[in-house]
Amino acid sequence: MKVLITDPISDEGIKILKAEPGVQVDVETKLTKEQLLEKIKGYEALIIRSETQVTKEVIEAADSLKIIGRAGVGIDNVDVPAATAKGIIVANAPEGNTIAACEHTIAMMFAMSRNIPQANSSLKGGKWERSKFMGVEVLGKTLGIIGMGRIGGEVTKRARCMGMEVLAQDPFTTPERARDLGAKLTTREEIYQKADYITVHTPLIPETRHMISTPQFDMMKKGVRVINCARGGIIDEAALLEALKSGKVAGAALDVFEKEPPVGSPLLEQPNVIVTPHLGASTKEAQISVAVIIAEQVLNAFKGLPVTTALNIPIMKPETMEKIKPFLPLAENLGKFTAQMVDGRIQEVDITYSGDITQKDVSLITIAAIKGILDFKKGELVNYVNAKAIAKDYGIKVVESKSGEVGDYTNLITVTIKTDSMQRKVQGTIFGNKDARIVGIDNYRIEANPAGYMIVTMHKDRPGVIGNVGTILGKNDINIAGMVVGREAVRGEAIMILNVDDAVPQPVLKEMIEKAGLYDARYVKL
Ligand SMILES: NC(=O)C1=CN([C@@H]2O[C@H](COP(=O)(O)OP(=O)(O)OC[C@H]3O[C@@H](n4cnc5c(N)ncnc54)[C@H](O)[C@@H]3O)[C@@H](O)[C@H]2O)C=CC1
Ligand SMILES: O=C(O)C(=O)COP(=O)(O)O
Repeated sequence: MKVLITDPISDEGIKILKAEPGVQVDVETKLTKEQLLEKIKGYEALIIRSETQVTKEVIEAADSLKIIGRAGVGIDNVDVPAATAKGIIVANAPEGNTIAACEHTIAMMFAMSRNIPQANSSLKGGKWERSKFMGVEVLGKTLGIIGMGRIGGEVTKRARCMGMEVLAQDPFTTPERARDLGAKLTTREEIYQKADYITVHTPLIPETRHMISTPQFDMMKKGVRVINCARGGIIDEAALLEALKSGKVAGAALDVFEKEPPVGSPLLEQPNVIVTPHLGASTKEAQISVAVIIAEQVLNAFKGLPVTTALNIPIMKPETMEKIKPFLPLAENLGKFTAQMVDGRIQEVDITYSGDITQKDVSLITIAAIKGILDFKKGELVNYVNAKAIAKDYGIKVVESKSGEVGDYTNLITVTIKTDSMQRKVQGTIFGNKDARIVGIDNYRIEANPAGYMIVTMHKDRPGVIGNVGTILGKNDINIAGMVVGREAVRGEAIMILNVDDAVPQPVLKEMIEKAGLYDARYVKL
């Protein structure tokens, strides 16, 4: 495995990668866009921080990439949909730098409140300006937090210890969690109207870009102080500049910028703006932590172990993974099998679970079935990351459901494919936690081993049919390994599954239909 690291990460992470036999690690920081496009070829893993821009172009140029590891949180510098479409896992190190970013936010709040950076340069410049740097206290002030995730939550705890009131807004957090942390969950409007300090801790996504702009500054209290240790662009820099100049905003503490480095930004000229060069995650502890986490995730991806911080594949705990593991190949084979048993353009895929399995998280099993269905489509490299996205691109509707019916099996997965011309249902189960079986096709009960080369015939149950099929296969040197028959009634409609040791050419199937009197004979390869 070849790993390319294009932003500086802690040696602790590099050591973990290098200790793994067969892993080659190359560290190449400060690559230009063109150099990266050339360099990326041949690498299976790319490890980055916030500087490397992993654009669609980079992803397209990558010919071997399996995983992009972000040694940190924000992935706004990665084109995740492009990676997903190409089946590349994107993983981050979400908990590694929470405390570092939180402490930096608190440090910036105090530095701004007491004019520490300005006073420091004044004194070092030979001046003794005590009255110029009169500060404000945070005790009793209201802090508005937008984005109450990991960092927002930690900031809340510390702000409460310092005697601040905390108002928080986050569409995905509960009032209970906010209350437990010591904050009141409210609207952004209330934050703008009441807060003395406002700090943002959301990701940079379309909904949060320029979330705070002129209309929002207009709603704020005169003399408000704002902090951005999340991402440049969440606060509209041009609007902030105006609000600072008008006196509406008394101070701003910025660690991140719309363009980094913010060369020539007029914000840097403002006396009441304090800045750091994107240092939120820059502590020794956080850097070791994110580097170790990402190195482990990258190795997991190569060992076929769950990448627990992946952002574009369902993640689950190792215990859950252990329980659903046997169902992944079954679901994939059911998908492959059913897809080869239908004609026409696939419009809808229904995957229904019954029995014990309904108690488990089946999201990955559904993906396995979709992967199986799409797998046989030539030219597509389908995997767990891109299967759903490819199905969507093909206009295939995927319906996952759980049924309360227990039936005869401890666990049952039913895959139904609807095409523009027909519908087919195939059911499968796992016996004794290890033996996968196909147990139903449409309304026939049958018990077949889903493996290797198979022939599925539809015919009327009468003497001679099976014999004729055997003769034709024998004549064509195709060895039968196993055979099962399901039928509606004696001499009624029947289905037969043959496991064969050799590939079956189309003319043999044609001969079987014509000479053995079958309605249909399909060759299925798993
Ligand atoms: N300055 C630095 O060096 C660092 C910056 N960061 C930035 O901080 C951000 C937050 O990091 P974490 O707390 O670890 O992430 P997180 O995912 O735990 O928290 C983000 C929170 O934002 C909320 N959110 C999403 N959309 C929102 C919206 N429209 N309005 C309000 N809330 C919204 C989410 O529900 C979530 O609770 C990251 O996305 C990253 O960009 C993170 C680490 C270091
Ligand atoms: O983790 C994050 O989101 C950060 O912004 C940290 O960025 P960095 O890894 O220091 O370039």
